[in-house]
Amino acid sequence: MSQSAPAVNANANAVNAEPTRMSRTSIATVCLAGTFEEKMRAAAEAGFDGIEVFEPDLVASPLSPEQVRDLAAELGLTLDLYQPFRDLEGVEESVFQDNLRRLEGKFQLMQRLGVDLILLCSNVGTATSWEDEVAVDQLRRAADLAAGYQIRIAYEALAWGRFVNTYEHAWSLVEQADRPNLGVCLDSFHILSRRGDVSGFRAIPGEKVFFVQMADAPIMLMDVLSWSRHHRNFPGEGGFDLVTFMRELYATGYTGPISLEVFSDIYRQTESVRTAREAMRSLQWLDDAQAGEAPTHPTGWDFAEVRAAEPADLAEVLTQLGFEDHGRHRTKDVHLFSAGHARVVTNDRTEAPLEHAGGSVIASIGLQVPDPRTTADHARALHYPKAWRANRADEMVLRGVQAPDGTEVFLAPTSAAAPQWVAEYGRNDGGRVAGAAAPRDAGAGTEPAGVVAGDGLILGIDHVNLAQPWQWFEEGVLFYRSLFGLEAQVSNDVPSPQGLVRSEVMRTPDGAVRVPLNLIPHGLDPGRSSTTRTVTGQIDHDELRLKAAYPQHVAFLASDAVEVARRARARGLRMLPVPSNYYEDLAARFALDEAFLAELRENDVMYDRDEGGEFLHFYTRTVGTVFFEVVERRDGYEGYGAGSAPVRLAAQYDLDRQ
Ligand SMILES: O=C(O)c1ccc(O)c(O)c1
Ligand SMILES: [Mg+2]
Repeated sequence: MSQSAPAVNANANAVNAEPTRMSRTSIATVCLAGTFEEKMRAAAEAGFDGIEVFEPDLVASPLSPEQVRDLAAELGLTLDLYQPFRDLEGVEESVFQDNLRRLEGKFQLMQRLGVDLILLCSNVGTATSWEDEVAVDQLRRAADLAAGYQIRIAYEALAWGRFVNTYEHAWSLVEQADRPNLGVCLDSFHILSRRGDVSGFRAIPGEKVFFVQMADAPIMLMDVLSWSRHHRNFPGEGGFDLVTFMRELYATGYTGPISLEVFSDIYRQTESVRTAREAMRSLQWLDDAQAGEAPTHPTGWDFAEVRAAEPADLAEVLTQLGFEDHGRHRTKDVHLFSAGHARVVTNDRTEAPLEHAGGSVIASIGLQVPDPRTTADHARALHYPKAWRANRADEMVLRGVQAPDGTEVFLAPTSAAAPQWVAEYGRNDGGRVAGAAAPRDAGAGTEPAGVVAGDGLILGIDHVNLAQPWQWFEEGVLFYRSLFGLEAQVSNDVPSPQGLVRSEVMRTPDGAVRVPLNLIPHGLDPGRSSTTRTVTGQIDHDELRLKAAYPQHVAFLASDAVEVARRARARGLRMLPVPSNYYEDLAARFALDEAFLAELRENDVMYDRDEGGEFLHFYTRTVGTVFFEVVERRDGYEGYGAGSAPVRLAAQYDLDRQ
């Protein structure tokens, strides 16, 4: 395909034009854990077309350049780029002479490897009193040296480059140097971390873009070098607008590989095959998203399923909250409780790892989607593992998929009425219904479940909060984004007695589905020595459940949280106690009516207010590691109660130790 007239290339997304698609995929070896050879094998196994050879990986490898070349050929990988070469330009002539010598050595090495493209980072250290003309001249001479080796140079502006730190500046030097084997490398991190304007890509002819490196990152306020070296992540896992980046890139006419370059403290220590698969998935998401193919959003919650070490306790808490007990499933050891549109399935199947952890876990969530088959097919295309349960022929089968943390996500058809599967639960199954709570907890305050049918105050599920083992948090973000189109809200660090908990809410634009992901602090992870054990990249269920056994909760939306609290307390519910200091602080923050404040305090109900509206909510006692929250949103309040989470975590920690 001819690439002439580049500056006015057709916009890839112009009307009637087929969207441009990713032509080739590549990944820098620095993204992956392991030895150089393991990295290459992981990239090949995940289906990448090529790799970027990251110099420190090669230098540390026992493989000779020729062996690397042969291994790549055997694995079907192209070696797309050699990198990085540092601090070449903008220097004194004597220094430059030495730099050329260094560079020529790399060219000879690249010939042995069979790589014809080198990445040159803008000078971060040795450049002295900058004149563009000096740098232009030196870039030109470097290109001329490279030409003798049939090598091309891609010049990349590092965000912390001493003089050149924007792609516009890098392109200006490359344009002036005017050599056919000298072009630019566009790296999304360096550009977007500085809030660069990607519409300027159109000034660059597509064939002068020699290479493209993609990385996402959480939005952070920190020095850009540390941010880049430790916190990059794969497209769709962070907060950059990579979709616009890609569209503007394609508008230049660029047809080369899209490569991933992710420096991440997490991915450097997680299993490389799994990471490479995640990396490939991130490119699939990006390719679809830039082409305008967005996943369909879930329309609401079908159910949440809690697997409990102490199911009788769960049944007690739910009935105290006003849930109706629908009894046991016809064939399975699960019970259904409902209030309004909120449905909670409790699973009595205890598992050794769960009991060992003393925990319960949110084993699955059910999301209503317009077309479960389409979403399930999409999940398969993204290579997310299937989740399934044994079903009898006459039972409704829900398609399911495993989230990275092991939570199973079932796909149900959108329905305003109660789902069909509710009929599979029988109210009268030999006394197990109300009796579920009886053996251990019979006594004052426990009413038979049938008596406390849903009282209309609880409307549905508001959100389900899932604890994420630290190594899979970013994968969780991409999972909910790529499969369900949930968007990440700005993340928030919540102090707890056992560490700082990073919290990021994934939600649909209309708020119908909200999934706050909470990152479990490293120190709390009992399985942290075993993160590289699953060499196949397959998810080990029991181990995951064990890791996921941290406080998680289902929050119900109510029309009147104080009233729900009052009635639940009358039925004997133990709330999570809220300390008096919290209410004193509340009184200082907001001018609240005395009587109202007293009512909140009396019922352990917490409160927040913002420009949007007001928020009233309370937490129940914890059963194993699962608890429930009841929230009331007034006047379109969209948050989750600023200041409540640290108080909750401290209270739960205290209770745990009693
Ligand atoms: O952090 C660095 O030095 C570095 C090196 C090479 C790159 O391509 C890059 O984006 C950053
Ligand atoms: Mg780069």
